[in-house]
Formats: sequence, structure tokens, C-alpha cells
Amino acid sequence: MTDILDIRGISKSFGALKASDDISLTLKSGEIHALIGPNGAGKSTLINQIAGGLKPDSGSVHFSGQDITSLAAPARARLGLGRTFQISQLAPEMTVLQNAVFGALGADGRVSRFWRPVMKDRSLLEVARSALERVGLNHRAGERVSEISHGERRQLEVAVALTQKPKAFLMDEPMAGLGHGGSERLTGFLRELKQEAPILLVEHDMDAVFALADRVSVLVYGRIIATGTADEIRTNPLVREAYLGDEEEHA
Ligand SMILES: Nc1ncnc2c1ncn2[C@@H]1O[C@H](COP(=O)(O)OP(=O)(O)OP(=O)(O)O)[C@@H](O)[C@H]1O
Repeated sequence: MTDILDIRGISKSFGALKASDDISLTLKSGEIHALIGPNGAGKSTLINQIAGGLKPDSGSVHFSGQDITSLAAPARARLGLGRTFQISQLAPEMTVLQNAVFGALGADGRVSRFWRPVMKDRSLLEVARSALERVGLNHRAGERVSEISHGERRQLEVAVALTQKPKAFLMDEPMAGLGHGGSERLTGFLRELKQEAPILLVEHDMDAVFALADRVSVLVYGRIIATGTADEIRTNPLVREAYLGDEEEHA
């Protein structure tokens, strides 16, 4: 398997706090690599630096063999680095279809498109509808986002990211707030999706992580303390002490 993403020695401090402390990790084609860790461990900070929203103090990010460390987020997205967010970026007063079309428009990259009625643009509509169909939301295309359920919004976020035809996905807590049924559906979908675009997944739902991830990295106080398969991570004494053991005590 080739490395689609190669993060080398990323460090980032906020004042005296080292939120990322010499982090290296890879994302290989065909895999889901989950990033887990306690609250405040630095997961979102790391994802932001990979997506281009935050500049690392040192270290580099390579994507498909290209050094993208100095590129801004939109340029990274255009190269095929897709992203879903912890906090919804959807426009609540627009319909499901309009949100997906605007996602597709973002990927299109031609500013001239803004001067045409985008909701009549066949190629954009086709991309948007096919993304909605893939996540099982086509039947809700005409609803306003404010009227659909939380789980459907999460599905729509994935659909919007799909319209950008990513080569790799960064996903920040896609299961958050989903009920058991919702997270099972999304789990099944992510398992299919990883075949065409590998996924770096930040997730608190441990059942989902252990069911889905080909590899898991554990982040504690800005450092990766272990990377391995779900079984290796579950039985790793360092991880149990620093993280999982702690969870069980509170269970
Ligand atoms: N812009 C910022 N300025 C100052 N401190 C920050 C900033 N962003 C994050 N931090 C701090 O960096 C640390 C890592 O935060 P981060 O949000 O990356 O953790 P996380 O693992 O994603 O947490 P959670 O699981 O709660 O989302 C925290 O102590 C946080 O308070």
C-alpha cells in the first residue's frame, strides 16, 4: 500500500502548550486510520494542520508524493484532500440539494460559474445528486437543512465532501450525535468509501473505531504514544494506562 498522506515531525505550540509534539503518521491507500485520544489531546489541531487551516511551527505534510506544507486549505482541497468538520459547515436555510451543489461548485474551481444559475447546471446537479445517492439522502434533496435530522446532516456533510471527488478524507468525529442505527449505517458506508479514498478518522466512538479502523494511532498530550491494529492498541499497556484503562474505570 502506498502512502497517500505522509505527516513528518509536525509540532505546534500555543504559548507554553505543545498541542502537537513531533507527530509523524501516514495514511495508506485503502485504509481507515483512526486517531484517538482524550479530550484536549490535540486531535483537531493535528487535523487542522493537515487540512491547511493552521500552520505548523515545524514539520511537513506530503500528499500524493507532493509537499503541500505551504499550501492553503482551498489549494489542498483542490488537490483532492477532502474534509468533514466537527462543527457543521452546512447552510441551514438552503436545501439538501443546494448544499451539495455548492459543494460541487467549490470543487469545480471556475469562478465564471458564479455568474450562471448554478441550480440549472446539469453537470453540477449530476455530481450533487450522485453524492446524495451514495450516502442515501436523495429522497431528502428538496428539504431545508434546518428540517432534516442530526444524523441526516452528518450524512449530508459526507455527501458535500464527496462532491469534491477526494483522493483522501479527513473526518473529524463523523459519528458524533448519531444514534446506534445512524452510526452503524455510516460505519458500513465508510467501509465502502475507504476503497476509493482512504480516511484519517478522528472519532470518540470506540465501538466504531475498533470495528472500522485498519490502524489506530493514540494521541496523548500532543504525542503519538502508539500506532497499530485495533487488537494491538486494545492490548497495549501504555495505551491502557494512558487512555483506555482510564475510560474503563469511569464506565
Ligand atoms: N487556537 C488555540 N489557541 C490556544 N490553545 C488552543 C487552540 N486550539 C487548541 N488549543 C489547545 O490545544 C490543546 C489541543 O486541543 P484540540 O482541540 O486539538 O484537542 P482534541 O484532542 O481535538 O480535543 P477534543 O477531543 O475535545 O475535540 C487543548 O489544550 C486546547 O485547549
